[in-house]
Amino acid sequence: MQPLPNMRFAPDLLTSQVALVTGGGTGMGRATAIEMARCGADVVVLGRRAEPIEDCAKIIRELGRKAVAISTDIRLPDQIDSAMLRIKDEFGRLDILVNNAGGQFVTPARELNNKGFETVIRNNLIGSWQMTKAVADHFMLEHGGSIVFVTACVRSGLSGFVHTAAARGGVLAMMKTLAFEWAEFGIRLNCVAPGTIKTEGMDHYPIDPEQWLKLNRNVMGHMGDVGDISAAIIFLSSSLGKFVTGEEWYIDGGETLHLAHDARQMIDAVKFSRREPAVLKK
Ligand SMILES: CCCCCCC/C=C/C(=O)SCCNC(=O)CCNC(=O)[C@H](O)C(C)(C)COP(=O)(O)OP(=O)(O)OC[C@H]1O[C@@H](n2cnc3c(N)ncnc32)[C@H](O)[C@@H]1OP(=O)(O)O
Ligand SMILES: NC(=O)C1=CN([C@@H]2O[C@H](COP(=O)(O)OP(=O)(O)OC[C@H]3O[C@@H](n4cnc5c(N)ncnc54)[C@H](OP(=O)(O)O)[C@@H]3O)[C@@H](O)[C@H]2O)C=CC1
Repeated sequence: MQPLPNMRFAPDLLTSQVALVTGGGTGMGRATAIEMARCGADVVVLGRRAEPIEDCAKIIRELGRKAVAISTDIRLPDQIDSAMLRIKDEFGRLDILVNNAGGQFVTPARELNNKGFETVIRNNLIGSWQMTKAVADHFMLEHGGSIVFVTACVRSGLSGFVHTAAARGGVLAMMKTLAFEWAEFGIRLNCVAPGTIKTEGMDHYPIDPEQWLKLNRNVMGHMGDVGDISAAIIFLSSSLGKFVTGEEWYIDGGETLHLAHDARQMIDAVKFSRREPAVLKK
């Protein structure tokens, strides 16, 4: 388990709010669920495996908040419906949804078959849609709320991950569309796109994270931690972000800065042209 950040937000920031965090038993989801509880929220922790979500719910109860762990696969509508009924029963409302559950595998596109592509689309796009629609139908179209999707930095694609790039790009377009359509119901929706974050999820990848950092040219030279992401999620889902909707927030240590012009090359170009100001003025 990754170390949790110290208390950083006001302890009453989320008082009387109920939050649901998918994939809340591990990694960024766990950090978000616990930090939200420290801010006064009651929390529903959702994931497939019982043990991690129960552990997280136990920590939250020890903090004095109400917490329920619900074992659910976000790909299965029947399980989602049961989860909604349980939440209605236990809490009567739901104010915040963090669509964090997800995952994929690394593969060159030429090796990927249709089943593998569909598997990742179902887990990361369809699963998030199903959770979002269910939460809206059962709670938020009635009383408003805030939804944050945890996606990935796929603005320029993500080589080795064509399936997840397609899924996360789909989530972004879906989020922006719903932000427009559901504003009248008092629902805000935003995306947080993590760069390379140290979590147990990284153990699934046969790539040395340090090597990955060099390859993707993260300008900070180290991975992010779970608290870097939970801080952004809490900002967006709480009253701190009450004027923010339809936004995508890259939290990536500058990983995507290399998409901009390389300043060193620009400086060299200026040096060469300095003797030719007339050319520059044209
Ligand atoms: C160090 C740098 C890493 C860069 C990271 C980039 C940014 C992202 C980081 C993260 O997201 S970190 C944490 C997130 N957690 C995970 O990613 C979890 C790891 N993945 C999984 O748990 C699973 O792969 C899955 C995506 C959830 C799918 O599991 P599921 O049980 O639903 O499917 P399967 O029955 O296993 O497979 C179905 C189907 O999919 C294809 N497939 C599955 N795994 C692979 C694989 N490793 N390689 C190629 N293809 C795969 C395949 O078609 C499977 O069908 P069958 O062949 O089994 O019939
Ligand atoms: N770490 C990183 O650098 C990056 C991570 N991300 C994304 O951030 C999110 C959190 O990842 P991270 O904390 O790193 O990794 P983790 O693997 O720790 O978290 C993923 C969580 O999602 C749950 N989950 C996965 N599939 C399902 C499903 N079908 N139904 C319900 N729960 C599911 C898992 O629990 P269980 O298996 O018990 O269901 C697990 O708790 C993921 O969407 C990930 O892809 C994006 C970019 C970078």
